[in-house]
Parts: sequence; structure tokens; C-alpha cells
Amino acid sequence: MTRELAVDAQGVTKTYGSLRAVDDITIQVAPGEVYGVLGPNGAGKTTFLRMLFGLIRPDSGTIRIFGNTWREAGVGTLAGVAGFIESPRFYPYLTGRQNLEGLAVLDGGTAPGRIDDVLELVDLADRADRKVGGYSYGMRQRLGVAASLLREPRLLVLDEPANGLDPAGIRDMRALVKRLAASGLTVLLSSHHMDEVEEICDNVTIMRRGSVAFHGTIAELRAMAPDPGHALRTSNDTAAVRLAEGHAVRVAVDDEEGGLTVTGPQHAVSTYVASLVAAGIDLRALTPTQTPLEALFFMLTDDDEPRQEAAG
Ligand SMILES: Nc1ncnc2c1ncn2[C@@H]1O[C@H](COP(=O)(O)OP(=O)(O)OP(=O)(O)O)[C@@H](O)[C@H]1O
Repeated sequence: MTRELAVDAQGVTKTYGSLRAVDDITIQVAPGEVYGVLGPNGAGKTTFLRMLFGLIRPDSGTIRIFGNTWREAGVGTLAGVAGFIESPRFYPYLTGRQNLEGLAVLDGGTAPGRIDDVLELVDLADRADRKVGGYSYGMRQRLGVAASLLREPRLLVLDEPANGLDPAGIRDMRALVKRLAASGLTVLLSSHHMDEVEEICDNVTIMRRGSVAFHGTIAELRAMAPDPGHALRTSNDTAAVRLAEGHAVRVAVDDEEGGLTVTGPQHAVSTYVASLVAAGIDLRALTPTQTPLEALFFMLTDDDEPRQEAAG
């Protein structure tokens, strides 16, 4: 027997006037996986998540959540689903705990001890009795996850959960998503950070101008990634360019930044750099410019053309 998909979105399209915000996309999320919808600003990620939550209707296509569609099940489609679009909102003059208590009442109550459990899970137990007005942005995001977890969802949907967070906030949010995934929760998140998706997701859809530019596993994505690039500074760039002959690297003068750029498989870059040193050329800097996956992301989502106009 096949397992029911957590999300089964087929051929979903949403237009705003002449703009195809989401253009015929198909996304399937299996129970238990962490699924990333990745794309640059304006790619259509939030529009897709809004349709999932029933906040807007697709023009065409179907969205099933645990087998239910909005047309057949109405708001019952969201049974077992929680999350937030953009940033969660709380009463700043109430404590984190009071906000959760209020939300639990509005949602029909919650099991005894559940509020303490979710506060513990999101690492806010020791700050629960402080007013939300004094919380950092990262703490509010985590309180948003806590609020979502109150209803013990099977599917958690997060829209760019690390957006606007400082490095410590990003680390905490990623650790939280990983903990939740390890507990068996299905997570669907949007992001515009390749490293975030690489670190925490099993499968990814990369969106570009409303359409699917890539769909597959992180391993498949890695296999497509180009060679890593490096910025190179030496004591003698002319000689360094000459020495590249016979090495499996491409070395070019960087007209914008100065110095050289070196592209090639990591081991070939290492051998080339060792040969520079052996030839008496001083190495002043060797800095990775983009990770292979970042380079692939920019290749797949490069957006210098106008958006697709809707027909008619
Ligand atoms: N209500 C709306 N009316 C008109 N255009 C809209 C509306 N909502 C979104 N759009 C447009 O649809 C496109 C996709 O927007 P969307 O917010 O889904 O992108 P996104 O991938 O979530 O981007 P971001 O990372 O900036 O949130 C954008 O060009 C946006 O301007």
C-alpha cells in the first residue's frame, strides 16, 4: 500500500493580473521528510505556501494535504497542519507563555503540560515568563514554532524561518528544525539560502520565476554542482597564469576585483597551488568565492529576463 503524501500539489498555477506568480508547479512531500522550497525573492515560494494554507486559491491545479483538498474538506484540510507565513505575530505586552495560553484557548484547548513541552522544545522555557516585547527576533520566530506545535501537527510549514536572523539565531533555528525532523514531524519550509536547505532538507524544489527549475534530492543537486571557485592573490599573477597550463584548472584575471580566479575540482586546485609555491611564487590569499551549491543555485535561478506574462 502506498503511504498518503503529506502534500501532493499537482500543476498549481496562480496569476496576479499578467504575472504568473506560480506557474504549473508540482510538489510532493512524503510523511517524515524535510522538504525545502528554495528560490530567490519573488520566485513564488510564499504564494505557494499561501495556497497550501487556503489563504488564496490556485487558478488551476490541485493541492491535497494528507489526502484532503480545500474543495472537499474545507478548513478540515488543515487538520494536522500548522506553521506560519512570513513572521508570526504576538502580543508584546504579554509573556511568551501567556501568548501560547491565549492561542491554545482559541484553538480549542491543548493537553495539560503541552505548553511547557513546546517551550522546552524551542529552547524558550527559561524565557517563557518574560514579555514578548523584550524578545529578540529569533526568540519570536521560535515562539512562532512553539505556537504551531501546540496543536501537535503532523506537518509543519515554515516560510523562510531563518530570514532576518543573526548567525546565532540562524544556528538555533536550524538546530530546532533538525530536532523536530528527528522526532518524525514532516516539515515543509521555504528558504532563499542554499546552505540552509542543504543542511536540513532531504528533498528540494528550486523555484525560478514561478516555475520549477530543479526538483530532487540534495545528493542529486550536489552531483549537478559546478566546480568550486576561488579568488587567488599571488606575488606574480602573470607567472601564475602561465603555470596553470598542464593543470586541470581554469585560471583567469579577475577584472573587477583584481587578482585571479581559479576554478576546478578541489584536488586540482590544491595541486596547482602547490606548484605555484614550488615555483617560488608567493601565495598571498586563496579564498573560496562560492560553494558549488551556491554557484548552482545562481545558475538555476539567474533572473535577468522579465517575468512570464500570463496568457490572454
Ligand atoms: N497579492 C499579490 N498581488 C500581486 N502580485 C503579487 C501578490 N503576491 C505576490 N505577488 C507577486 O508574485 C511574485 C511571487 O511572490 P512571492 O511572495 O510568492 O515570492 P517569494 O518567492 O515568496 O519571494 P520572497 O522571498 O521575497 O518572499 C512576486 O513577483 C510578487 O510581487
